[in-house]
Amino acid sequence: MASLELGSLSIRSYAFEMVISEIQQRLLPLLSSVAGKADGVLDLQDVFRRFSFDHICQFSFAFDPGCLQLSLPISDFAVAFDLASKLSAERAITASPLIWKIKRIFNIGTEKKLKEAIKLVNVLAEQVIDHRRNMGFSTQKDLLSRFMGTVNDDRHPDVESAIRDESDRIMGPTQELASFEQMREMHYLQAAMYESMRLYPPVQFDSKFTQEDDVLPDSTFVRKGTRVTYHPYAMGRMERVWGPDCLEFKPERWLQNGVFTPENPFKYPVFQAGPRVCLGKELALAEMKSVALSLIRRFDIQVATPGQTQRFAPGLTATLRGGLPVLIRDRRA
Ligand code: HEM
Repeated sequence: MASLELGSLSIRSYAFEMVISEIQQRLLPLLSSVAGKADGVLDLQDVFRRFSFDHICQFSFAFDPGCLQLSLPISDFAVAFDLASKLSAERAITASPLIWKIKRIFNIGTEKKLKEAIKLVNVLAEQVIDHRRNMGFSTQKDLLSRFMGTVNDDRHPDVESAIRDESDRIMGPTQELASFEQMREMHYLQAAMYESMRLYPPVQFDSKFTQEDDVLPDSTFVRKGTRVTYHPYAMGRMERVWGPDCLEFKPERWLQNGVFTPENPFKYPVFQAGPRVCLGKELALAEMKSVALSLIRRFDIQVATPGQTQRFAPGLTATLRGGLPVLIRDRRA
């Protein structure tokens, strides 16, 4: 059902139009409002988090939490949702599942906080559903959306200009936002997006439990019930998989004669591989490209703390510890 829904052109266009509207109505005005100001440092990670939260709610529930309005309001729903995701993910990194299970039984520590956060998410979700029922909306499938933007930093000025050159060639210099069709022609942008997720996969690792005894391709025996984890973050940085330049950010590795050429998904399992591959992949890519392109064409964005090593924070999806503070200049000013 989800496959049919997410594969349908009308659903994709509907989601894409929503993204375009959020970019035009909220994202660009917000960045313009701080551009060029001496104290105009903005946490881009927080901006993207708000953007994707607004989008998920609008797309899934036809409810607009308005997190990206100019005043950057704090949504209880978003805070509780983020906390619940973070604490759920932390269960996976405790030394033994017994620890969190005992905490849950006695309702203490992180398990107490998790229970409270989930309760708040449920209360708010029920309010949204009631509101929609009263307004007589038709039901839609709940969809999960994740979004991670790529910003070119000082180390890759050539990547930023290559994206601008390519988009100028396809859209001309003045058109503000690219259409779905125009973006399909942007092979370099697609390559940069894939390269960014090779080094910074939104889902860093993912586990499965074997239903039967099995043998891995390298002859390792795996007993029924074993937890098996694949790790896109580690795989993206392995010389054996990507060659001696594996740690370099090189969109060109995805291009053959200027045409984007995908890799085997088992080598690049960012969206997983096989029968349970991510169903929202195409939609997610179109949305991320659209946001990244709209910002790169309109603004010069510089990381506010250059030289500082960026570190991942654990969670269901990857985030940067301390956010991503940036300085913004409007290229049209
Ligand atoms: C960059 C963004 C995204 C990444 C990296 C990503 C990655 C993944 C991964 C790794 C899985 C496998 C999870 C597992 O089985 O344990 C998955 C599953 C899934 N994703 Fe995504 N995803 C993204 C965006 C989206 C979006 C935007 C949607 C929906 C609009 C979506 C819908 C789904 C669905 C429905 C599944 C379950 C597929 C199944 O089990 O058959 N994803 N995704």
